[in-house]
Amino acid sequence: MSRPRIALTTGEPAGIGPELCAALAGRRFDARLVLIGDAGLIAERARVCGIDLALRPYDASRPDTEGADELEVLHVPLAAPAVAGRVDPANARYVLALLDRARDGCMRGEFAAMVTAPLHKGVINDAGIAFTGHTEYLADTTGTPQVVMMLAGRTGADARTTADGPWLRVALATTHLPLSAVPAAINRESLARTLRILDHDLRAHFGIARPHIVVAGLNPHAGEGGHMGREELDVIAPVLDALRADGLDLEGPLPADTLFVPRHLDGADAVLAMFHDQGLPVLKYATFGHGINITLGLPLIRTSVDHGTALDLAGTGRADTGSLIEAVDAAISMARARRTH
Ligand SMILES: NC(=O)c1ccc[n+]([C@@H]2O[C@H](COP(=O)([O-])OP(=O)(O)OC[C@H]3O[C@@H](n4cnc5c(N)ncnc54)[C@H](O)[C@@H]3O)[C@@H](O)[C@H]2O)c1
Ligand SMILES: N[C@H](C(=O)O)[C@H](O)COP(=O)(O)O
Repeated sequence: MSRPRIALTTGEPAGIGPELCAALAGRRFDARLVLIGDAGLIAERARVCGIDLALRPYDASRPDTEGADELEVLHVPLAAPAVAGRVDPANARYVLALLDRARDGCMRGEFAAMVTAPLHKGVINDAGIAFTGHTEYLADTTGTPQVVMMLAGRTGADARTTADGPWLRVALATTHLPLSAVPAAINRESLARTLRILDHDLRAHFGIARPHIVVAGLNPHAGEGGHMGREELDVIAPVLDALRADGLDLEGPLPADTLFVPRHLDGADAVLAMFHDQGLPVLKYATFGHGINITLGLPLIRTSVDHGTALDLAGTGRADTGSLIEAVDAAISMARARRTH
């Protein structure tokens, strides 16, 4: 039986990505995992973190039915030596090259999905390359006019240990932009496209027959009837009305401060927040360490971790692998679901 071949970009070389990827060695996944990154760097981080690692060079021609659980490495050389905890703009193009290789492999069917370890947005900009995130980069470089960032995790006291508990999924109407630019970025067209992508991908990737989506307002108290902002009246509510008429199951716009409570979440398949720090603090409070990030609307499957480069932990072996393991598991199950369909 053929196993999905999953590309895993090892991310910012000064961050925790290389060691987290190395730490997957010895775990069983029903997939072929191909780490994309500098083989020497991954081996060195494994050594300093005390991880027992055997890396096999990636052979694209090897059938996916062969082999056991060894991690494979597709070597991409660093541009400059990497020091744990110290980012270097000289390696910015290296980080992007990892993404390019994984994306191209997904687009031509070599990989069934890509999983990304964290990168550092700031150092890529310091290198003179305008960059806001994987989400926007993959949208731009695949020619996808709009994608949706969604983070998700299981909730409940034992969610982490039992992989049980209800999912909380939080999608965003806007992603990485200054807060001052958010209102102008939310218009009827972009909001309607976001909700259609979210509805479609919840059906396609997660098998939810008719997703119930709870939509937040933008302003305090959802605008207080227009007295604290008009985006709810002028943009959000009309879009929801139009999409309800098309059969989407939408609730809102609701005041964001009281949306994340059982009364609304119990029947919800996803929440759409209007901006990054309206939705993600709640999601990360509930699931940090085992949450995942999924880019919806792309012509390929991409999942990621719920955390950043954690430069303070790089090279210590103390970074938690929970989110990366969940991201790999999610990519595998999404790849299998796509194959079935
Ligand atoms: N998927 C991604 O590529 C991604 C996601 C989030 C942030 N980032 C980027 O990472 C960089 C640093 O961001 P930040 O400092 O805001 O967030 P961060 O997630 O790197 O760190 C926040 C805190 O969480 C801790 N932490 C993070 N991951 C951990 C793990 N696996 N185990 C244990 N503790 C962990 C860190 O030590 C730190 O205290 C920024 O450039 C940001 O844009 C990238
Ligand atoms: N917004 C994400 C988070 O807070 O976890 C993170 O910055 C990663 O974004 P990309 O997947 O677009 O790099």
